[in-house]
Amino acid sequence: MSAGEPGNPLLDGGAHVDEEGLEASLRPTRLDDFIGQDRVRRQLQLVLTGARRRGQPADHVLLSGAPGLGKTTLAAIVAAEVGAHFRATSGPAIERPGDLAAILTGLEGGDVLFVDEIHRLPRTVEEVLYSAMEDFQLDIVVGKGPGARSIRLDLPRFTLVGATTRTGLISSPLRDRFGFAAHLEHYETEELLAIVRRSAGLLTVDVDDEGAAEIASRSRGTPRIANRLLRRVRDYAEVEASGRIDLDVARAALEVFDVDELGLDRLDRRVLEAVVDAFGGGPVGLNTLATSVAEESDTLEDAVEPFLLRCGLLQRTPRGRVATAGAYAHLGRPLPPPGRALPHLTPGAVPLFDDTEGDAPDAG
Ligand SMILES: Nc1ncnc2c1ncn2[C@@H]1O[C@H](COP(=O)(O)OP(=O)(O)OP(=O)(O)O)[C@@H](O)[C@H]1O
Repeated sequence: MSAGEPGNPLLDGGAHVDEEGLEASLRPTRLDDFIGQDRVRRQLQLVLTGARRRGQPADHVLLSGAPGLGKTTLAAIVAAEVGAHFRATSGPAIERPGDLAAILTGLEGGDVLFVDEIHRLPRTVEEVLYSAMEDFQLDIVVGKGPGARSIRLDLPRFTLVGATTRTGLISSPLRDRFGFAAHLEHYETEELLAIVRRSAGLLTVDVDDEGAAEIASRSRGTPRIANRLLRRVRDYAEVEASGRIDLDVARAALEVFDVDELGLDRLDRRVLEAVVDAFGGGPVGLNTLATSVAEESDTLEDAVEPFLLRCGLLQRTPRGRVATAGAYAHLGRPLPPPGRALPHLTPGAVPLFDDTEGDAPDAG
């Protein structure tokens, strides 16, 4: 089976279309073009330069961080920087040890194998991966029942780059086998501004400084969102204006696409309104909240809540979710009467915990 055929867990890096293809075309290909994440970039530079000088494949790399922060991009950069082939797959695509064996035995010396969502590898596959990462050997069982026997295969030396949004879900034996682990943080607005400018240049979009800054400031600290908003604002600019993006065009476009000044979308606001208006500011349990906005609680927990927590509009307490004073201000609602304690976090407040991990008990 070759890469790209149906059922092959090795994803074809060239098979993207439309929006996905556009996104791929915006990926920086070298470490020097990668904007922000200075600490991680410097560390990775050392790891890769060291390996290159020794003429050896780089150590295995684990990248963690929220979706859209550049894990896939960095993985491809690892391959480019050491002049190796880049092969990509994902945890859920490798269902059985045999799938992993097919991928690993197809690698050439020095290849970079990227496993996205590595925390979702089945345990049986993960156990086979240990010796592959450590000794570049594959122990697999062939046959069944009394005739089953174990065979050992030598593998070429490769570099595994694993990506995860949930470091806490990675078992320690797996985590320990990565020689370098880095956590990607959300980006500062200045960095997103540089990303918007760079992408506008690549897409030949005419955007002035204020227009670019408006897009950057509503991008939730996330390059993928910055690039997506840029494309939507470009659509608006081409259809409703002269094609040039300035502050007015950016604001008008983002209003059409339901992205407010903080970067909240429709669903974010519905959730916040539910906590404030329907539940008197909370506390309200996740499941109750999900039911009231007719969404899955997983969607709320993974796609909505982290950002509301990060900008200090919502708090998680042992008794459920609570709207902050900042939430009332953002929605333009009067604060509840004195005597009702509210968490006084304002937008932009430093998060009190890692919003990608764990959860407070649900009072719903
Ligand atoms: N530091 C950066 N500089 C410039 N562009 C970036 C940077 N980081 C990410 N991007 C852009 O953001 C988009 C998303 O990046 P990428 O796919 O690497 O994120 P990811 O962390 O792998 O996301 P996911 O976990 O959801 O797959 C890409 O189009 C890429 O061009």
